[in-house]
Amino acid sequence: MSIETTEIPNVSTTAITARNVELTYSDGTRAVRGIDLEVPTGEFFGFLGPNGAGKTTAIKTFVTLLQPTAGSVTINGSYVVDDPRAVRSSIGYMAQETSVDEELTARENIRFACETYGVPRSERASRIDDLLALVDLADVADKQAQEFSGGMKKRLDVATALVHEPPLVFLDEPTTGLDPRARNRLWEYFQKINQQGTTVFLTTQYLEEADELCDRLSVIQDGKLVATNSPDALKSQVGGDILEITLADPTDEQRAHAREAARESGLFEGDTIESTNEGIAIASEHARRAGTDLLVALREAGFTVTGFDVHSPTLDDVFLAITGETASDETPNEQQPDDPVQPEVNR
Ligand SMILES: Nc1ncnc2c1ncn2[C@@H]1O[C@H](COP(=O)(O)OP(=O)(O)OP(=O)(O)O)[C@@H](O)[C@H]1O
Repeated sequence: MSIETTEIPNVSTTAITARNVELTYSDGTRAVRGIDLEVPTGEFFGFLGPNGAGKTTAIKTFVTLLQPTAGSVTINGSYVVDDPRAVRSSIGYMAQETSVDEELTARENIRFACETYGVPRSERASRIDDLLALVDLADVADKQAQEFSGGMKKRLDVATALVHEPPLVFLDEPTTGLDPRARNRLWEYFQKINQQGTTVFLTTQYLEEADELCDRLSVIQDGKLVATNSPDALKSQVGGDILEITLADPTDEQRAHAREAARESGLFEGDTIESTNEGIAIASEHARRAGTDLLVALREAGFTVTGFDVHSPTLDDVFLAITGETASDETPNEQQPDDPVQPEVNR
């Protein structure tokens, strides 16, 4: 593989450079199919995509756990294939599964990570205290991790990924399976780390998470980046506002007829009219102006409309516009709140 010197990024300004990266598993699965990406130092960057889109595979190539089958990845100025040690020492990685040792206390888990990452002995005690404070576990520092809720374990996991003060951290779906309260708390820590100067690379299936946290994000689908921009810019690409109509009887047939009636009304020339679970949705520059006229047209066509909403595009709308899939189908199950409000730890 020949690499032109002009491709070598400026270490001080580029945290991640990926050039035409591919990863094909030994069984032939092409999980990553030519990713080009540049993440500047200090950015909060996200990969947003459904199950199986290739997020974990991509992140594993970035953190040197998998070797790209084609293309090149540079992390903090070092090539992942040529210099994996340098890459590893300059990154923190929080995998999807927590790496917390349940037999150990929070403090012992962080101390173990300090030893693994070679944090100088003289710095360990204060580093451990700082990290316990950062993730709000100082009060339970000497409790065994097996007593912790899922959210607390995730926070401990974040702390262990940060012991060597890496300038760049990779977080692979860090909040999947957590209830909204636990998720919100983790967001605060990620924002805090980023504000302190750490570049953050996050993968998520939660559109709201990407919207809240990321300066920029890429939508990944079938191993390819299908869009990269700021959440706001992606939303503005949808074009106009979203008009959602709820029908009293949203059968497939009724929704198809309602789409037809909306089209025939002539109010939305060239706009996208989609079916939703409850009725139809229209992305249009005229959504606000033409909404009431559409209501009249639908009533005249015999439909009973029970709901009407006009809103600015969300990332759900972006996802639908870009991929043709509803992101909500992919949203992970949240039925197991595992970060109880009281008590946080079984004392
Ligand atoms: N070790 C493996 N061998 C073969 N195929 C794999 C392997 N790991 C993942 N895949 C496949 O590669 C594709 C991408 O998977 P990957 O885990 O990277 O996606 P993801 O976006 O992280 O999904 P998830 O949200 O489920 O973690 C999927 O088709 C998956 O089945």
